Amino acid sequence: MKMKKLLEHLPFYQVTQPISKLTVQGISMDSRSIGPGDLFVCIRGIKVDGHDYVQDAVNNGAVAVMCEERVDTSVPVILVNDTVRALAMVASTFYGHPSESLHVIGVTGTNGKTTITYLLDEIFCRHKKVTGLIGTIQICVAGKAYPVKNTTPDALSIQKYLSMMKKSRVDTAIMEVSSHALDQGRVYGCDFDIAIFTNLTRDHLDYHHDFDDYLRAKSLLFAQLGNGYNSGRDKYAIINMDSPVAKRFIRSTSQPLLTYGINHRADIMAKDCMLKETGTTFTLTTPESEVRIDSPLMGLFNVYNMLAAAGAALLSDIPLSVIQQAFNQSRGVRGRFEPVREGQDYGVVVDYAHTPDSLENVLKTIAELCTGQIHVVVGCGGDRDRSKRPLMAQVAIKWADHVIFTSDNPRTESPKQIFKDMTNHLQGTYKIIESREDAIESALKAAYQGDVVLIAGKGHETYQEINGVRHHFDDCEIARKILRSMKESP
Ligand SMILES: CC(=O)N[C@H]1[C@@H](OP(=O)(O)OP(=O)(O)OC[C@H]2O[C@@H](n3ccc(=O)[nH]c3=O)[C@H](O)[C@@H]2O)O[C@H](CO)[C@@H](O)[C@@H]1O[C@H](C)C(=O)N[C@@H](C)C(=O)N[C@H](CCC(=O)O)C(=O)O
Ligand SMILES: Nc1ncnc2c1ncn2[C@@H]1O[C@H](COP(=O)(O)OP(=O)(O)OP(=O)(O)O)[C@@H](O)[C@H]1O
Ligand SMILES: N[C@H](CCC[C@H](N)C(=O)O)C(=O)O
Ligand SMILES: [Mg+2]
Repeated sequence: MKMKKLLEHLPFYQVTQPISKLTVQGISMDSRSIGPGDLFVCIRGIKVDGHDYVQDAVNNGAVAVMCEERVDTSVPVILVNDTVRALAMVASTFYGHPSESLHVIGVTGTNGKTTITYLLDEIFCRHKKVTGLIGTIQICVAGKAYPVKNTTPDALSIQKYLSMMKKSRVDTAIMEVSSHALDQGRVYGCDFDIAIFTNLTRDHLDYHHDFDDYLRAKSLLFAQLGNGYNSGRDKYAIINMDSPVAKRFIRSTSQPLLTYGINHRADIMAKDCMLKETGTTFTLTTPESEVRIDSPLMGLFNVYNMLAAAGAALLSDIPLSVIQQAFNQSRGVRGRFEPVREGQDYGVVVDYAHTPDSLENVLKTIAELCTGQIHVVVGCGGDRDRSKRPLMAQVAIKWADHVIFTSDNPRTESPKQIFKDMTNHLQGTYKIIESREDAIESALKAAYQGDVVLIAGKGHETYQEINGVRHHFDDCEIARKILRSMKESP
């Protein structure tokens, strides 16, 4: 692509050498993966500053550099005020602004993003739409899956996958949008049609300065709604009115709203919610009509997820009857309240709860149904928010009768330090078993008929990350193996 064309949507930039004849083959923000003929964009990261890698990039074939400050180099330099935003814009231009021609739904909030995106996928597929999905578990383009490193990839990868979706005749792209992604401008080049806010509770305060900064990052999705090149299309913000910070999100957007909730008046509401051992029932009401939902998804938190998904589907002209069928026959999401059944006479649930709020929601749901005692196996991730550790431990003690603290991706931290953070000033009885497999075995062996064992924190993950190395580890697989061997030699 001609460099001039690549830069056409940038409001302001300066160049150090003429670029009218310059053509670029690709764009990269990493000097280590630059290809011959690429534009290198310098990003100031958390660990290092991309401006320090200009020479490496040029040595590896970069034909131009985009940066925020003048750098001494032989190739043309494009100076911009903010390389993060500029990168998102040139990435969108390079891939032909794919988000303009797709119906794009973005979901943000502390908990529920993955679940809502999967519910939306089930609804749209049932309505014979071709979907694309970007999120924690995987990226999916018209049914073909790709592995992921982050919940929301970097700006270049996002635009690349959106363009693959466009080529694969995807109608609707459904994307989880993390607070890191919003803060780092990864989705700045996406023209969202619908933005959903789930909830905001404590997480990621290692990265964001405080709760307000975390909120500010999340609200950027709503602030950017309607600012795309294709802003002629209707845009909507879908807001959970039961969240204590709903008003802050409403104030952050200029676009029309659709609200949902259970306790506060909203456009889409759930009434008469009832939890059963096999799922949840409720009446879903819209301004026009109502339907009874009888879904296999467990818990009130999943009712919120269904309301949010219903709102986005209705705004996308999907009939309520299709939404009802999708909810009633939902397959659920891997590692989200996933039962493990090997013929044992007690319940075993694997769930991705890794925040105080999600852990409490899941344990509360179990407490409503469990006729025996509750066992929980849980840990806290290393190199992540330390402030959530004592809170998660308190939640475990509050709701469970038997608590085992164990490892959950210690990463570069010492598991002992993580346990110390979790249990400092903690009142109550608990065990610490560092090996997650041993912890799961101990909990399963201690359970009796009618009890429930919750294995929390890793959900769909298939690894345990220790000192930068990912060892294969799958909670469901391990629980099954132990349950089978207990059956063989009771
Ligand atoms: C904390 C965080 O978000 N870090 C992200 C960030 O890394 P960073 O700022 O440390 O980057 P850096 O290493 O300082 O490098 C700065 C720049 O210099 C470049 N560089 C660096 C070295 C070199 O030799 N040459 C070079 O050009 C880098 O490519 C980069 O452009 O920018 C990188 C490039 O986009 C991301 O890969 C990286 O995500 C890391 C892997 C990560 O773990 N992120 C997690 C915390 C995350 O984003 N999580 C969210 C939320 C999860 C959820 O709760 O749902 C997610 O969306 O996944
Ligand atoms: N609406 C909700 N409110 C509170 N907790 C929820 C909600 N939905 C799901 N959860 C809990 O949070 C966990 C994570 O759910 P999910 O994966 O859908 O969220 P997420 O926002 O995608 O999380 P992540 O940021 O880690 O990707 C679930 O396993 C469940 O315990
Ligand atoms: N997206 C989240 C996932 C946390 C999952 C938990 N198993 C952990 O490793 O802390 C994060 O990277 O903070
Ligand atoms: Mg997710």
